[in-house]
Amino acid sequence: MSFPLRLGRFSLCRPIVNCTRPIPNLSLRMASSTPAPRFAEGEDPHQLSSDTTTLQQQGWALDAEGMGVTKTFHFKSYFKAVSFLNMIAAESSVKKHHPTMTIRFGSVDVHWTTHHPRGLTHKDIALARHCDAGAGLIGAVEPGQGLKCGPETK
Ligand SMILES: C[C@H](O)[C@H](O)[C@H]1CNC2=NC(N)=NC(=O)C2=N1
Repeated sequence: MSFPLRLGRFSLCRPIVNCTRPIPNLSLRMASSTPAPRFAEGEDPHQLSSDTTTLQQQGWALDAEGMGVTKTFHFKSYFKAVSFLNMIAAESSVKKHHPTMTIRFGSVDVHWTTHHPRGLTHKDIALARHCDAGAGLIGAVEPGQGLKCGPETK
């Protein structure tokens, strides 16, 4: 078949992608962009797999290494975002398990992982659930409904 293909008044250009030839390593590349969870030593992998799946259905994502979970919570005021962060900080102090948090004008990014033993643990799962419960109480909103300042996308 030669391009451009003439069809009366219309002409069809050569397709950009040749669909008949498989793209090498496509499955490999897809696999590496979707990390598998890596649970810490001593954890129950069956229980944690199921708990992690449930969290993913609640908007949590595995981090790049599969050793932690992350989620951004959105709020309609900076005060609510700060209150949420403080609520998490208080529980972290009680449970002796601490997240990495980034606060913005109308959102908070939360990342839970366990440093020792290294990997995802039941503590990360429990505290991620605590975040979801607290976000509900403080009045988190859907992404896009939160307060925004400047050109930031989050
Ligand atoms: C002694 C103290 O409880 C430990 O160092 C705690 C502190 N907070 C922690 N937080 C997190 N995220 N992972 C840990 O392994 C951890 N260890």
